[in-house]
Amino acid sequence: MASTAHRIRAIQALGAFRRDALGLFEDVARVPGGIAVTRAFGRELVFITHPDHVVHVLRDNHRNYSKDAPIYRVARPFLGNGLTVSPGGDDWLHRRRLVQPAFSRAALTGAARITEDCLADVAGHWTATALAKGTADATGLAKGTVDATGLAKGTVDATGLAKGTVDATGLAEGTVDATGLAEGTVDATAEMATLSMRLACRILFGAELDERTAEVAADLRLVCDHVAAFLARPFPPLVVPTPADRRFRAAMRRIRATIAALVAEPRTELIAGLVADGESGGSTREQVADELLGLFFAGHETQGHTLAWCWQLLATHPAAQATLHDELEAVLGGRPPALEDLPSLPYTRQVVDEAMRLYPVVWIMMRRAIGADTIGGHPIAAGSLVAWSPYAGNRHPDVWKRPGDFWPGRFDDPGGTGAAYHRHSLAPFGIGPRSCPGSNLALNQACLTIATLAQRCRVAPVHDGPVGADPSLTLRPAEALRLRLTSW
Ligand code: HEM
Repeated sequence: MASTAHRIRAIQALGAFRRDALGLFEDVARVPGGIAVTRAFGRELVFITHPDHVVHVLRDNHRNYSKDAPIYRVARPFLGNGLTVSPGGDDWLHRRRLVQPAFSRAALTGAARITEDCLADVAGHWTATALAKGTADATGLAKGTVDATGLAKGTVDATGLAKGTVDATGLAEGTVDATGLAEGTVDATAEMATLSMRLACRILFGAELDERTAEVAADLRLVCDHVAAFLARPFPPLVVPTPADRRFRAAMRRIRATIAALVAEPRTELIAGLVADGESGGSTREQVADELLGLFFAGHETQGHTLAWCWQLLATHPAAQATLHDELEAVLGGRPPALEDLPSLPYTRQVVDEAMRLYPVVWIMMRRAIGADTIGGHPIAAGSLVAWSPYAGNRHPDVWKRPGDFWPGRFDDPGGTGAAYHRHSLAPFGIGPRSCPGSNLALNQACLTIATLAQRCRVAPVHDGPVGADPSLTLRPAEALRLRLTSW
């Protein structure tokens, strides 16, 4: 069958990928038919965009498409040789069944309680930060009045911070602390990364990392940066390890040692099931550790960046933030949200969905065709690689009305969602048998986080101007997201 797909020269495609990978996928989305082809490293690389084509690969003909593709192979030493990067087949099915207990209804309820508990700490810190900032004037309160939290001026709130005082760090307004943060501000990227890591540890491993959190966070950052730099290079690594390679390996050794200690003393049903499988010969000790490593990365890196994007979008859209706050006030009336409240908070969920539409953290996916196939009339040879980017699909003007706008209410407007066009237009957790098993866990955590903190604090950007998206291992903000907090 003759191909009508748009052809790109390999040198052009690789250059464009290195310079602006998101732009490359957006350009492909605009070619007629939404399919472009290049030839690289002796095989065809097919770029697709249309939801029908993605559904074909991920669901309708999923047995013909393996995850044995370069982006997952490269990630194996880092993500662990587990479920997330398993090529497919019986190995994948065995692993998928093993992790299922972590996502049962009972497990989700337990995870929500842990989330509520961790959020109480973050809420205390954010409230203290908001109160410390600008003290008298930031809230616009006159002497002797009380604010929305019911605190009179000169009184002390639950965090022990008096209104009109500076916080425990002793920082006066207008100064910055050792982390470079101005009084009254937070680094939302770092805050959400730490929260997500703590949640992943407690939920998956039944452990609090506490004193090791900072070290593990630094190691994870180093590892993510190293792998991202590696992915951006179109050639194999040098045989002689560079200092950066050595730092990466040392960080991986420390992370693996932490995981090994957790496996030695199983505290969750998930770990107990994996260890039992190992003892019955289903997997090696190394595979058990790899599985946990993969789940830990898959769970916390995605979650942290999704939440950071939510805050960035809310901070730059005060009207959406006010609508959100109105919903939270009406439903919760000042008390912290619980899992049972989430069905009554539709706008909160829409904020999260809209953030995932504009900034899908899993921004690229790839499969290898096992046998020959046809996609959208284009012949696919066995061994071809098929790649697509939800980032480009989620901003396609044929699918979404006002695609570049942050408009959570679009999900109440059938024309705005693209739902009439395709029910899989928005699929931040993937589609079909290999879709994300952690989707409900992730959504519960995200909605509880936004509801808890947005009810107490109003967020605004410290610096004006757009924040770029860095298509790294996941789609992360290109710079630290500094937010100014004030009490509602
Ligand atoms: C906002 C948060 C999250 C997003 C956006 C997300 C997104 C995704 C996507 C798109 C896939 C499919 C990738 C593909 O088909 O190539 C996936 C797979 C996966 N995710 Fe998530 N995820 C999130 C959170 C989590 C959490 C919390 C966990 C576990 C604790 C998790 C565990 C996994 C695993 C194990 C897979 C591989 C499943 C398989 O291959 O069968 N994810 N995720």
